[in-house]
Order: sequence, then structure tokens, then C-alpha cells
Amino acid sequence: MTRLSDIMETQGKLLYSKLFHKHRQVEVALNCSILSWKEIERSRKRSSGISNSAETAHSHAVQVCEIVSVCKTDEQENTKTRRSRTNAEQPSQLYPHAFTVSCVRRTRQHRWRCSDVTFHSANQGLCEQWIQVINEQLSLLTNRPKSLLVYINPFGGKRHGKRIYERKVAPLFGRACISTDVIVTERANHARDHLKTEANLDKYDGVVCVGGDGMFSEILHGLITRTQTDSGVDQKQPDAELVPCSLHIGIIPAGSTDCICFATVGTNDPVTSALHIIVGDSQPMDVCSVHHNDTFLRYSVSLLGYGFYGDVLTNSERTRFLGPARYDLSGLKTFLSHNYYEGTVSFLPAENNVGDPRDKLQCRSGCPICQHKPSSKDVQCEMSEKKEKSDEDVSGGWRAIRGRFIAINAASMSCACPRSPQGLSPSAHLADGTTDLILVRKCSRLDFFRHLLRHTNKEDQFDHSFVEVHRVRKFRFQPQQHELVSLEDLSVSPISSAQTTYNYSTSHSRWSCDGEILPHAAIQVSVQCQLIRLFARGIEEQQQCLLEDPCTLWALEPSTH
Ligand SMILES: CCCCCCCCCCCCC/C=C/[C@@H](O)[C@H](COP(=O)(O)O)NC(=O)CCCCC
Ligand SMILES: Nc1ncnc2c1ncn2[C@@H]1O[C@H](COP(=O)(O)OP(=O)(O)O)[C@@H](O)[C@H]1O
Ligand SMILES: [Ca+2]
Repeated sequence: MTRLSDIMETQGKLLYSKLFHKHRQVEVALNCSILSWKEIERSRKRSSGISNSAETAHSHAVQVCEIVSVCKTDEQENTKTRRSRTNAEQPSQLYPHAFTVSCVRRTRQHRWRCSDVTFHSANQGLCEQWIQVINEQLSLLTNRPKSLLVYINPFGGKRHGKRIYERKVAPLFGRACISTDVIVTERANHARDHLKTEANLDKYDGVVCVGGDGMFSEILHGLITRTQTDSGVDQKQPDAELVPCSLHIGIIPAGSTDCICFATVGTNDPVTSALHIIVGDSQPMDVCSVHHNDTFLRYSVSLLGYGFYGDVLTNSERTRFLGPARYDLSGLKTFLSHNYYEGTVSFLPAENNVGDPRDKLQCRSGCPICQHKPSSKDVQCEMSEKKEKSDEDVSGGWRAIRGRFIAINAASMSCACPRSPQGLSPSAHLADGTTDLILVRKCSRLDFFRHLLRHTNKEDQFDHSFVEVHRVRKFRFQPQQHELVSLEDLSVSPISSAQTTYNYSTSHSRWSCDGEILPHAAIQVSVQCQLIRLFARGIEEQQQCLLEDPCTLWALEPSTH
């Protein structure tokens, strides 16, 4: 790791000045990637034998790519600061000019805040020069969005979407000089339809969705469909080679679960998400395409759940007025019903080099597994090698499992969320071109409860005899076709552990696809590697956050946003 003292001595400084910060004289240096400052008096002491820790405690650095903005300090703000000081601190009055750098500050649990650092000087021209040079460096960061199209679902989650955007996000976008067109949706699928056909996407660097996973799904569908239409690709064909979307998607969490935001950022916090958008982070993401008998149904990026999660979602729709609490009520009801469903799951296992759902290698920022994007050719080569090695394999590498399942879940990402901080598949990857297929077979209520409970702690939820998990590139599900049953049987409930008769209409569950219900139980799913990109960077390792961000620990003034 680069030491702060090294940074200060780096050759090729763009600008170097002695300025005042918090009424102390500091040496401030800017090179093309780092803005750093250290107290002059303390650094002299250091050179006469004071330890390294003192040096670290009074030296500070910010990466240029994490600077939100720089501007002339508000005159009133400057005067206020000077008045609040005693006579002993008069020097600042001699330095009436100032500029403020707003930058990312990491706080606990992956949250980011925007903090201000103000530097004072007697020389107005010098302050202007600093503002100009920092702005020039910021303008070289070409990944930053300048223009965004924002869709707000006013009815998502606790119905706070509009307020969250106006109070917490818009001021930050304004500060970062990002222009926005904002559309508050008036009906379900408004955003999807607008993106599909009407929006002039050439104007924008990204699309921002304010809402939950359902709202994200609208943006996803609008953008993928538009990209395929513009490129002349027929997305309805199961084997279509889809074209990746060029616009990034930002998510401001304002829904009920917000799993896609949580699993890509590490927290559901609107300010953190806004800052990831501002700095132009980029996280590629896999997308599953779901078909029924070669008819396109939907795309999915997080959870495709049949059985338990499908039932939770179906039941929860009737109590949508309860907001996020509807899932707790419906979860309890579904758990007590203890239904299971028969069918056959067939899947194409992923190659060995993408790891295993139980390997405990979690997908984190800069994940080495996701860095390598295999071409469809690579995947096919590897598959045919695998097939040659396996003597019994006569089905092109496909495997089939028939059984009675309480839940069939395909997690294309961890699906971490506040209810389950590690997620349904803690080691699933965001952008490896695979999904983790979790099969929970019929078991006792108590065993299923134990399995569910493990989603809320760090115990291994796959370590049960009735659970198996496979990392796959494609899968199919065919529900059991039951013989027509008598009218008498139709009046009884679905298959439950207490009953042996079938209700024909309810012996099938329904698939929840990122929180939307699919109209068919029989589906074919194929993972499209890195089809979209989010304004995110994956979850940062906690330690990595602190080491990379020394300035945040000691240096910043209390004005945070
Ligand atoms: C004994 C305690 C058991 C607790 C088990 C908790 C397990 C939770 C796993 C949640 C996985 C969530 C996967 C994401 C699903 C969302 O796409 C979907 C729609 O979200 P939104 O549009 O924001 O409303 N949410 C759900 O399906 C809710 C699942 C809740 C399950 C209790
Ligand atoms: N203006 C609107 N009126 C009604 N429904 C809407 C509107 N805008 C979006 N929706 C739909 O609301 C559903 C839930 O939205 P979402 O933002 O995911 O909230 P939640 O997380 O609470 O489910 C989505 O399916 C979306 O299509
Ligand atoms: Ca994946």
C-alpha cells in the first residue's frame, strides 16, 4: 500500500501550496490521482524523530476519483467559521479566501457520505487556481455520468421514493453538476414502456431507478428490449445472442426488499447509492432470460423462486397496502402451509473454474472470478471437454433431478438483503455467467425452519441432507403433470405434509422472478453473462475501505450530507 509520506513526496505534483485548514497551516499537494495534505508543524516534528503513527494521524489523502466537487467556499460559511474562533486563532482572518472540496467518506456498514474539506488562503488567485486544476482533473474522469434519466416509483416500499429523491439525492446530483430528467411514474410499467420506445437515450449516460426490485425490473426490461430492438436482435429467440446495454443503471433504494441494491453495494442507503452513481462506478451483472416453450417470459437478475418464495410473493400481493411488512405476514403464512411441489429440474452445470456455491469465496469488489468474462465459445469448448471426460454422460452435460420440493431457487447473485445479510446463496457471483440452483426437498417443518433460520445468520444453509446446490449456466423446470382429479379432490388444499390428495389447480406453485409472478410453471432459463452494468462496484471488503480511505478517519469537517 502507498504510504501517505510517499504520496506527499510523489514526483509530478500538479499543484502544491501552503494553505490553512481548520486554522492550521497545511501543505496541500495534488497529483493526477490523489489530493493530500499534512500539517506543517507536525511534519517538522516528525523529521526530528516523532513516530510514524503521528505522521499518519495528521496526514490526509483523498483519491481524485472520489471527489464529488470543488467550489469557492460560500462567503457566509467562511465568515461564520472565522467568527466562531477566539482571538488566539486570528490567523484565519488573514486568509479570507477559501475553497471547499466535497468528497466521499466511508462510514460503517458500507455506507458512504459526502464530506467537505475547506482550505483557506490569503490569495484569491491561488484558491481559484486550485478550483480550476481540481476541476480539470475531474473532467478527465470520463466514466462519470453528466446526464441521467430518473424514474421514481412514488408507491414503492413505504411510499417515500419521491421525498428520498428530492431531499437526499437531487442535491448531490446538483452539486456534482449532473443534469437530470425526472419522471414520476403514473402506473405500473410506465418506466418500462417509456424506455422501450419513447425515451431519447442518446441524451443520457445512465438511467436511475428510485424504487424496489420490481421497479428495477421495469428499467431492466425497458433497457434490454430497447437495446435489442436498436441492434436488430430478436430477444424472443431462446438462443439469441443478446447485445449488452450501453447505459448504466443506478438504483436508489426505495422499495420493500431492495435486494439488488443491497447485494451490489452492501447497504440500502440512498446517499451511498447516489455517490456511487456520481463517481461513475461500474459493476457488470448477469441476467437470466426466462422462456416457456420457446416463448420469452422475462429477465431476472436476482431470485427466481418456485415453491416457498413464489408462494410468499403470490400471497403478499393481496396485502400490498401493508408495505414491506406484507412479506413478514405472507412469509409466516406460507411457512405454516408447508407446501411442497413435484417436478423435474434439469440443469447444465457450470465449468469448474467458476468455483462452487459452497466454496465460501464471496463476490466482492474487483472479484477475480467475475473479471474473467468467458466468451460463449470458451464455455462451449469447456463443456464439450467435460462431456468427453464423463463416460456416462449422454445428454450434452445436462443432469436431471426429479423430486418433491419445498423450494427451488435460482440465485444469480447472493440475494443478500436486510432480512438475510448473507443472502440465499452467499457465494454466488454478480457477473460470472452462472446462477446457483438451490433445491430444498420435502422435509419436516422443523427442518425447513432450521434451514430458513440459517439465512439470517452465518451458518451454512446448504448443510442439510434435504438441500442441494449446483452452480449452473442453464436450467429447466417441468412441474409434475397430475392426472385429472375428481371434483371432490378439487375442493381440498395443495399438497401439504398433512395431506395426500391433490388440488389440480394448486399442485403447482408459481415462479417469483425478481419479485414479479410468472404466468407459467414450466420454464427454461439461460444466464446471459454481464448483459448490463450498474453504477456500483460490488461490496467492498471492510478492511479495504478503511485502508483506502485514510482521510475519512480523522480529517473532515463536520458538515456531512
Ligand atoms: C425464521 C426467519 C426466516 C427468515 C428468512 C429470510 C430469508 C430472506 C431471503 C430473501 C431473499 C430475497 C430475494 C429478493 C426478492 C425480491 O426481488 C422480492 C421483491 O422485492 P421488492 O420489489 O423490493 O419488494 N422480494 C421478495 O420476494 C420478498 C421475500 C421475503 C421472504 C420472507
Ligand atoms: N406509479 C405506479 N403506480 C402503481 N404501480 C407502479 C407505479 N410505478 C411502478 N409501479 C409498480 O410497482 C411495483 C412495485 O414497485 P417497487 O418499486 O419494486 O416497490 P416494492 O419494493 O414495494 O414492491 C412494480 O411492479 C412496478 O412495476
Ligand atoms: Ca451470477
